Amino acid sequence: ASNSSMPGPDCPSKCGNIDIPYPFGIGDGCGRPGFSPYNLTCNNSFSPPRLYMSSAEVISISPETGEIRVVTYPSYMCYNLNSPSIFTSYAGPWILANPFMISARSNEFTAIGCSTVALLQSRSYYTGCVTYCESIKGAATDGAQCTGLGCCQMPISGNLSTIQVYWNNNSNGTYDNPAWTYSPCSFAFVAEKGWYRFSRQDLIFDGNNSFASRASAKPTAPACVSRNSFCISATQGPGYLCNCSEGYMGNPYVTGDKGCTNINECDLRKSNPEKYEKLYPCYSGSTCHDTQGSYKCKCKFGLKGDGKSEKGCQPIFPVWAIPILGIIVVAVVATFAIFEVKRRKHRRFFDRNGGDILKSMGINIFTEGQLKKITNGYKKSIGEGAFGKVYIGVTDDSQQVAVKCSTAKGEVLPQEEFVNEITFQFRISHTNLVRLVGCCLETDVPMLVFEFVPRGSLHSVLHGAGKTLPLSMPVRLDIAIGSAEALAYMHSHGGHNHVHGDIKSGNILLDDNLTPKVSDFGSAKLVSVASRYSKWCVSGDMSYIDPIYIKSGRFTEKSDVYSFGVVLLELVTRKPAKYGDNSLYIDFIRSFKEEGNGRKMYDEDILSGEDARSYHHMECLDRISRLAVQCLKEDVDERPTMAEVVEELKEVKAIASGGSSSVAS
Ligand SMILES: Nc1ncnc2c1ncn2[C@@H]1O[C@H](COP(=O)(O)OP(=O)(O)OP(=O)(O)O)[C@@H](O)[C@H]1O
Repeated sequence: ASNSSMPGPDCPSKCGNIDIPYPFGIGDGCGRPGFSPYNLTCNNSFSPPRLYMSSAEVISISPETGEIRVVTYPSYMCYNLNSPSIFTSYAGPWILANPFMISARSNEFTAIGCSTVALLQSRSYYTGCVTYCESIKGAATDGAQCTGLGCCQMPISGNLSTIQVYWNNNSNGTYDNPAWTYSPCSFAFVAEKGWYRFSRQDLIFDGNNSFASRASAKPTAPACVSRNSFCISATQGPGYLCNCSEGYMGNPYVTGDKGCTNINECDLRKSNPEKYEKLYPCYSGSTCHDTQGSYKCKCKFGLKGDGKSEKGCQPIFPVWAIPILGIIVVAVVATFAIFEVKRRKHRRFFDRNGGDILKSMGINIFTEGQLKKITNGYKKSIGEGAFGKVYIGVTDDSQQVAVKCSTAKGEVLPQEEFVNEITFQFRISHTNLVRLVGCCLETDVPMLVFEFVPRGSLHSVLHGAGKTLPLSMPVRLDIAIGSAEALAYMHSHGGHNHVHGDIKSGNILLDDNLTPKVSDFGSAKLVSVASRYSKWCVSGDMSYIDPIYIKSGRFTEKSDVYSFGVVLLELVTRKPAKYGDNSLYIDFIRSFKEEGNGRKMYDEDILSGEDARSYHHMECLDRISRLAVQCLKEDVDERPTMAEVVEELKEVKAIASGGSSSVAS
């Protein structure tokens, strides 16, 4: 046999109303080649046309079940009342063409009559049934089951390809069967189960009656060529049948679209819920999702399990866990919301503080989290100024830093000025300037990270905790020279914008070698003038402020010179700028004017120390105090520049170190 699995394009697909699925076909080359039973004929002389498989009329062909349904005719035997005789009509023998067999599953044998023994024979197979009724009224009622009262029914064996009906008429030539008077005919046939419905009327038929019954027959050997089809052994006789796999429907004997295709159970459920929701159930309100050859029932949110199984979907969490879960969810959402608000706030500040620009310039930008880690959660505060608190910290590369956190909320420089200031500070480099390591821009006022200077401020060394530390003349001179050099450097870089504005002994830090490092260049500028001014008033740092600034409101390099003059006085006298109700400046100037020098105010330690015996010692002190008085001049033009201050201090240092004096004391 050829393996062709498709009918030709010209083959009719219908005869009247009957579909003709492959492997059946009408006409040459339309049915499965080599199997004559598949070649059907369509008799168009009937209306509607009738389909035939050799002489048997075909009613339907179902590739899904592997069955064709054909018309069969009953056999009958009748007693002729007018001239006593019996006439019989045998339908058959009815022989099905190979490979078809009578379906034992679908068909049954039925006999009708009031004194009837009907026999069914197929080659070496014999069976039969008996029916009897005393009168028509003694027969079963209409629609009743055929249990022998007017009709009998029995299942038939499988594997029958031929059947024939016989009668045992027991007339013995006398024609005296009393039943023939009220029921002259007996009928027998093989037909589809349930097709025949008993009626007493059938018992009084006179022989001209004709039944047309329907029997189903199964083919036994077509090839299962459709995808998603499979073969099963024939339930009767040799051979096999083709079926669509579960979840598919169509013709298993053909390929392509007409073959077995997926059943969309979900669409069917929608189109006819009453029928299909039972057939394809989805329990617990689960939703149907079609899959190839099947469907899935997805459980609703919060439920798990198989919506297809009767057990349905179960809650993922037990009922008691739901409130706990609710609390957890609310907590998570709240945490997330707080985190998100914080993140946005950080971003807003970062943008306002010119974060992207500074980042692109290679400035070290720390996150708030990083600073928290660096300062170990802001554990150790090392001081507090106008800008805010200062914390010690250690960076990832083990560098000690001082982190300045602002308390002055919302008081920031305009973005451009801030970016310029930070960039400038980040780029400048001088041994006597505290180096800016980086900054954090995620806060309202940016946090600044500086190199850590371990000895604290000159103020604390001179007047505070470090007061016990003996300070020789050269050390004091080195501190003065280093600080003055830092100021001169800043004044010569970038013009008047880079005045310090807050020079005081508290802003001169000392490292382990007592090398001075001027701090607060940035923060002095980065904190609003108003807040600094109020801080000065409170802390008494007004003693360093240039009176000209107070009058004009403008800081100049000469304002720094003035403040540095006060620091020089502190170095010479080791007295704070303000002590009790006294001002160092006022007291010293008075003494200076009265005596022509301020010797009476000089630090006793420096006068009595080892180096005091030096010939030039007093001269050096006098020159420093004269320089200080010069710096403190009311007329700014009389004040030296920081470069001149450096020069003078260096000369004094040279004298103190044993060099010759240029000015007689
Ligand atoms: N880089 C640093 N290394 C070590 N300690 C520092 C550093 N910067 C500041 N400090 C300490 O923190 C203290 C506070 O410093 P900050 O500069 O904020 O304020 P201030 O200089 O005392 O006052 P103001 O803000 O009015 O100038 C300083 O006195 C100093 O002891």
